[in-house]
Amino acid sequence: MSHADAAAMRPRRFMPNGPLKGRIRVPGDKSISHRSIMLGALAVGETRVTGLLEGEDVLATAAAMRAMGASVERVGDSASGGEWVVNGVGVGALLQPREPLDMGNSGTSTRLLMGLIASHPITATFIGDASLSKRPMGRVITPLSQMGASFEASEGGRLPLILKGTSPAVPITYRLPVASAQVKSAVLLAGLNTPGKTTVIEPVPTRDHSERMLRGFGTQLDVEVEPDGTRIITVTGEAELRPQVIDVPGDPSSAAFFIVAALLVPGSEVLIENVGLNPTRAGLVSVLRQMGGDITEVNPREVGGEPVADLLVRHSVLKGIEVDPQVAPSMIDEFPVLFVAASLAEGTTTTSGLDELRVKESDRLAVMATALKAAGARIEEREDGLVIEGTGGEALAGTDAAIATHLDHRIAMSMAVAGLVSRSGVEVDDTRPIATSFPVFESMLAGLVA
Ligand SMILES: O=C(O)C1=C[C@@H](OP(=O)(O)O)[C@@H](O)[C@H](O)C1
Ligand SMILES: C=C(OP(=O)(O)O)C(=O)O
Repeated sequence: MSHADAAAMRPRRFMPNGPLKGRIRVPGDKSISHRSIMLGALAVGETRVTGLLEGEDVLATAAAMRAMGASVERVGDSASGGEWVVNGVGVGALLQPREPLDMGNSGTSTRLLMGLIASHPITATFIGDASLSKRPMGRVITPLSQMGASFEASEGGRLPLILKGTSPAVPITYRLPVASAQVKSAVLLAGLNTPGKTTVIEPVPTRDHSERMLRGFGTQLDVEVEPDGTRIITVTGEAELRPQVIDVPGDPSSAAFFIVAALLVPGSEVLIENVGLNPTRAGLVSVLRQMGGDITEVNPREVGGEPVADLLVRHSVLKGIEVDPQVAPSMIDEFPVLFVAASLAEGTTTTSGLDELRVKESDRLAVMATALKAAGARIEEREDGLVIEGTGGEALAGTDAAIATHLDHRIAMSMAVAGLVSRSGVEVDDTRPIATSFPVFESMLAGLVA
């Protein structure tokens, strides 16, 4: 970070503040919001979206789709909830963007849009912030190159990079070498404008929002599940998408911070409304229940083709467990806050199989180990996970010096939760990145402790 950036950082100390009480509705799911705009932009006609996450990452996707010819506008006032209208150009008709596409902090925008553009005859330059510019893009460059796109990337397959798409692209069958919904989605989206069948083989299931939404938009998408659970997902191009009306459910990854905070702070009872509980995303809730967390699903229903419920969360004494690495993909963004929960549990929590956490907005294993140790937790960092010796419910000491969040929203929010269960509070060096996924996090927290 440059000196000028450092001057603009927004530090804050999160203090213990008594029980959390009340009801909240977290903003829309980030993954589903990105996809609503992208697919809306490929459907000729008007797609209407309510509940869209108005976070910086999703706004980066919206700006990119505008730069490629779609109209993406917010209509209505905030009082009526705010609705977004996307007027799409049609599959195959994306325009050449005139400026570099600024992806900000968003890996999802970058990798999914690389897929979309790869099978269009256009050239785009991708740029991003310091965090995104460190993240590996080789994982999408490899399959998209096989489909005929070409790339000029910075060292190590990173941003900034130039992507030259091709049409017609070549359909491929691609076996995912890492469990990644972003890589899966990039290939499937490239398949939309590719003649024939593009197939992704997914040995470990990851979030399936792309598959659900592609079907919702009228694409032919077939999923075969092998006896060992491997999923074979095939999209048939050249697809024609029909515009949709979409209601985006609340983001379970945002709800996660309040679920853990309510479990940890004695006397808390919080109802979190409208939380998406797609099984490919609900790992945290099941792990916290295994640890003894009192989480009740109220009024289960379906919203926007996704399972949803209200979650009633009450303070609980948590017990350390060995977390099954198989659940990792279904809670991949929730590990930072799970580490906070484990730091207050009785006994030891062991996590493994989490190599992917090292290539998120920050190295989330190293950064959380350092941050929680600074706050007084007992942590051992291993190659692929953390081992955490919990306090058995006793508050953490808290920090003097500010925790370095490395432009990572999930680190900032997780350490804010740690501050609520500390004696002297936890100082976070920069709260600005919270706006990438959860702009109202701090006001929502204030409302629950008021
Ligand atoms: O497809 C998506 O919307 C996402 C997939 C995950 O990334 P990976 O595919 O890199 O695991 C997740 O961490 C990210 O926040 C959103
Ligand atoms: C990893 C994340 O997002 P992205 O990959 O889109 O930057 C996240 O939101 O935790």
